[in-house]
Amino acid sequence: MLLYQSDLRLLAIAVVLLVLGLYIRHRRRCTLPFPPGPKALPIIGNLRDLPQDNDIQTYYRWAKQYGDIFYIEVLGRHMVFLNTAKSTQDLFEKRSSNYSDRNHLHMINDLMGWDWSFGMMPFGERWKQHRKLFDRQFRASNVSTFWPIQEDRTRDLLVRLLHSPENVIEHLRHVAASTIMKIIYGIDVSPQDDHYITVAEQALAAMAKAAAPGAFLVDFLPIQVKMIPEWFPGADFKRKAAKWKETTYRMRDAPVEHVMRAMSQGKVSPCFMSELLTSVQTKELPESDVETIKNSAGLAYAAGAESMVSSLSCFFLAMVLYPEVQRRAQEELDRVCGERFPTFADRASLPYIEAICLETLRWNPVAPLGLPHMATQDDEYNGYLIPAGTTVVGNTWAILHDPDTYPEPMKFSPERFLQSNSDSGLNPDPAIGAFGYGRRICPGRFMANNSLFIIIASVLVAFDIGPGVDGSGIPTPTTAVFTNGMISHPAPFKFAIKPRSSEAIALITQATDQ
Ligand code: HEM
Repeated sequence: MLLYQSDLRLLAIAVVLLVLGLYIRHRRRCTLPFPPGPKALPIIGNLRDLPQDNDIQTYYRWAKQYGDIFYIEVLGRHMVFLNTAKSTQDLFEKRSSNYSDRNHLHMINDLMGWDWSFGMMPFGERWKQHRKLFDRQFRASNVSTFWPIQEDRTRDLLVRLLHSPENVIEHLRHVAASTIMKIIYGIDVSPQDDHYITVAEQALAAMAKAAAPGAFLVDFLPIQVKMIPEWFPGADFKRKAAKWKETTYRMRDAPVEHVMRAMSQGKVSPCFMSELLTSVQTKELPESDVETIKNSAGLAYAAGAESMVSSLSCFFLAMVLYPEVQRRAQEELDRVCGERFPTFADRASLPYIEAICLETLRWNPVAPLGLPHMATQDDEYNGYLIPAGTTVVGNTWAILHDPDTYPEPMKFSPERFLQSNSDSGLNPDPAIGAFGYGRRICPGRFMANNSLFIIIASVLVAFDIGPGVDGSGIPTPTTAVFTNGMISHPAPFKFAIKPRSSEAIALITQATDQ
């Protein structure tokens, strides 16, 4: 097609305008300030201001001081904290294509073999494929298929609590692990020292060591450093990583081998793995998805087990500290369920239990600073520059303890989520925040939420939870103290768990005999 002179002139003008626009944008970006934040020193930036162990109180204080958003810089790395529901929505939701990436961790991803975990994958096609498969099984409309497993595992928890109430945390670990392993692989884990769980816990312990800030300098050095051979002086990190990598892969592969064996013998229980592998056999999914299925399954335990233990332990602590909440919940359960255990069908009739689940997620969010996202491109927000590569943190603890949104935020008060109170527009659903943000929001949230509901309701039907007592029977004072770190737990506390009545004991025994 021929271009006329006037067309050429128009084209030239358009090109000039485009270049000018890009130049102005670039200049403007160069002159934009970073968001406000504590003053940084040359080279080390705010390294010395960083709280030990990720202590959330410092980030809470900075949120109150600087408002919606603050900025810190550590050894040349940019970090932005979003402290309000609005700023998380503006960036993680509305600009999700720019705020769904993750920082690349050389030690964990490249050397320890966690590159198969889509929780840490960069935002892109590979991550989308994994996420799509995971969502297919864990979407809201599919999670009711897990109910029978969740009810069965909950009954097992009650028996354990009846026989050794002093080991509550161990029992919570077991219920979280056994539920996930059954849903994902159809595996019934052994009551103690299960092989799959032991390997998974070893892999996660190694990851936690490597994830501690500054644990391995390789994460701060140029990428070429990871190429040096294991025998090289100072390459201790490579030897450690090589050993840990074996465990990372065992964690992913051992349960898959079990499912494939069971499938070939026609003995498999329906589960995440078997359903997806069957879809590959029937060509509903392509053969190339097998690796993606393995990877997605492998992440479920890593991402879900510890989070469930954390939130359930918070519930037990809350029951020790707030007996009036427990009484009100038991009144509701007695009215609705009488002499039987609750089921998922009762959920709509148990608004107070529902409110306890929400308050548990809010009161001490499992991941107080979420899981950091990363900005892919330079961006401008409220007149501030957020450069490409910035680590962007949803300051979940600060958001869920904002007194304007949640009055008396330190108090465990399920009442704030009852219909009449939430109609006021106050108290938005804390699941937005507690489960993360935007496209990276926790894909296990619907299933996790159901587990919380059925466990909390069943435990309160059967047991009274109260403070521990000393040798003379005097209740031990308990306070709400929580650990720091990526996943926060209540610090050890004393408690007493007793069956509510002889009828409750009979109910537990009968339910498990069926
Ligand atoms: C109370 C329980 C749980 C809480 C509070 C929780 C919370 C979170 C949070 C805060 C994130 C980070 C989201 C973000 O980057 O913005 C996350 C990610 C994730 N969670 Fe959960 N989680 C829970 C249980 C589970 C369970 C049971 C599973 C699996 C069965 C699971 C699977 C995942 C996965 C796969 C990711 C990574 C998502 C991605 O990067 O695309 N979670 N979760």
